[in-house]
Amino acid sequence: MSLDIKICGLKTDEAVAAALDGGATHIGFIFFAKSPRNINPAEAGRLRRAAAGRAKAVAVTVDADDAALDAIVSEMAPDMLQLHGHESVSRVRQVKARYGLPVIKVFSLRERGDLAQIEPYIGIADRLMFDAKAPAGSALPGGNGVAFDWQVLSELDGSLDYILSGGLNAGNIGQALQETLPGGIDISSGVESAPGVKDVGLIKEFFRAVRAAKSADAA
Ligand SMILES: O=C(O)c1ccccc1N[C@@H]1O[C@H](COP(=O)(O)O)[C@@H](O)[C@H]1O
Repeated sequence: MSLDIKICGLKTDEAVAAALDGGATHIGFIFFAKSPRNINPAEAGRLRRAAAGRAKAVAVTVDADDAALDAIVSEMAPDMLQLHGHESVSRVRQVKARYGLPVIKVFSLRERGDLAQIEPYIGIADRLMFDAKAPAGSALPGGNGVAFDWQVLSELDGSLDYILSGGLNAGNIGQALQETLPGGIDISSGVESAPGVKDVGLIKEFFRAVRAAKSADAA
């Protein structure tokens, strides 16, 4: 089974190149002022153009209004929008209709009961992403480098496609792929040397760990 790999929070040519060379199918850019990974739409547009045809460019936003999304879509021209806030089902519909772009809707999970929020979005959002709930006091809804208990996902219908996110790194991706069956994985802090600073060596190490996990699975 194919596995999409999204490297998120990119800000430099070197990090984009490392993600593409490693085999990223998606590259993510963060539009959230409080994030150490925040980038402006014009710079994200420059970086995404360098990746054109090699990976899908994803704009990550948090409860963004139309004006903010208009600027991102016109200046960056993303292939997809990732909605990482509390966007309602009707807001997801509006965003899809306004921009004609596929939407990834993110859900924060800690326990089985948190899965109840997902159902109304199935068939509306193009992809579903599962991240950990932010730790108390964090200014960020994502990008906290925190994993959730993947066993929570054992309650899901096995045919549901999702992207696994939250605290992934080279050290735990093998275990994550043993415990879950995602259609994609998403990583940010786990390939950083400091908040917002991507590390080319850690990006390479992550792809090596993914390849090792996949070949162990195929054996
Ligand atoms: O990364 C951020 O700063 C961020 C800010 C606001 C919304 C989402 C953000 N990141 C997303 O969270 C996942 C998981 O991050 P991590 O691997 O646990 O650090 C990241 O890939 C982004 O999609």
